[in-house]
Amino acid sequence: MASLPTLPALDLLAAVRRLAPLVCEGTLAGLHLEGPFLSPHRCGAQSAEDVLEPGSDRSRRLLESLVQAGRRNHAGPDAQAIVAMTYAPELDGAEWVERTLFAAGILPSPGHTDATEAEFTTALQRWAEMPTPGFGGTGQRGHPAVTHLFNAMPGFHHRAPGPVPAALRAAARGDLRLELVADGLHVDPGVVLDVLRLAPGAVCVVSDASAATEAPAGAHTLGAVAIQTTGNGSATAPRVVGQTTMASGAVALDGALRHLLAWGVPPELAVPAVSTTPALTLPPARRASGWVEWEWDAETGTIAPGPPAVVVPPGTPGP
Ligand SMILES: CC(=O)N[C@@H]1[C@@H](O)[C@H](O)[C@@H](COP(=O)(O)O)O[C@@H]1O
Repeated sequence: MASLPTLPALDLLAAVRRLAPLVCEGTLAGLHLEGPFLSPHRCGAQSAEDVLEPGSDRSRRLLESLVQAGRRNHAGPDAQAIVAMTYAPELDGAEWVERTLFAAGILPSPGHTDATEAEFTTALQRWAEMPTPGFGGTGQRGHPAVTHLFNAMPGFHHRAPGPVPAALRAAARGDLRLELVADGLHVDPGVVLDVLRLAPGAVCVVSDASAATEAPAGAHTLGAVAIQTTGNGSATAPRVVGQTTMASGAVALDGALRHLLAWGVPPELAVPAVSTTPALTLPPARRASGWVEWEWDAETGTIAPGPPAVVVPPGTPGP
């Protein structure tokens, strides 16, 4: 799945128009837009200049155009190329964003947010009332996921709990999924283990990758933002140039799986967290087309295709 960062409005629209046909032809599983309706206080590595408030006419026109662009060359309720949009649920106009997204069959993903616990919880309650065509036009609601839980949002404080405990409770109830960047740098490994124990079926490990992920030291861009890697590949996370702000994950998904297994996460929790749980963002017809058997060698820390490696057709029940 391709994530687009917060970009100048016309560039974002152009990018969706360019990428939507790739979803249509099956090259990409879907698009995730990380913004532009983000908290100006929690942009992280996203372009603060291009963040928009949802209430304005300009914002309305943009979101309507994005929804339209995601539908280009498509037909049918599963055909929207945009599958999720990160937004800050505490913003004025957030309710309109949620309503527009659900109506288009797009999942709202709370993230890059400065929400209080109450604001976050209220958003989840609002969702329950909102009509959606759902997957396959069934009206069956997909479970939204929080965009990289812990990163680009307030941390848990005992007198100002913020969004984290509300998200954990909703995930434990089965109402929400939680993205985690498991590169060993964005979130402490012990915290990743705790979240996996608390809500095992809800964790979506994501790479949060950019062009700088696992790249040798050098300069890159995240949309309009200049970022860089200073260390060697996965040893350090990319940063915004001139700042300490992390700016995307240090490892791709296979690296994240290696980390999880090395931290002692049992394979039966680790493998769904990098595969089937995140795939629930997608309409069923666009989910993974099979599975491979594999072996984890705990001594050498390697993952190898198990004998025999099996790839099965879409829709075949698992072993
Ligand atoms: C693509 C993207 O936006 N990635 C975010 C970044 O914006 C944020 O700065 C970082 C650390 O957030 P933190 O300092 O709040 O932990 O997490 C992720 O890398």
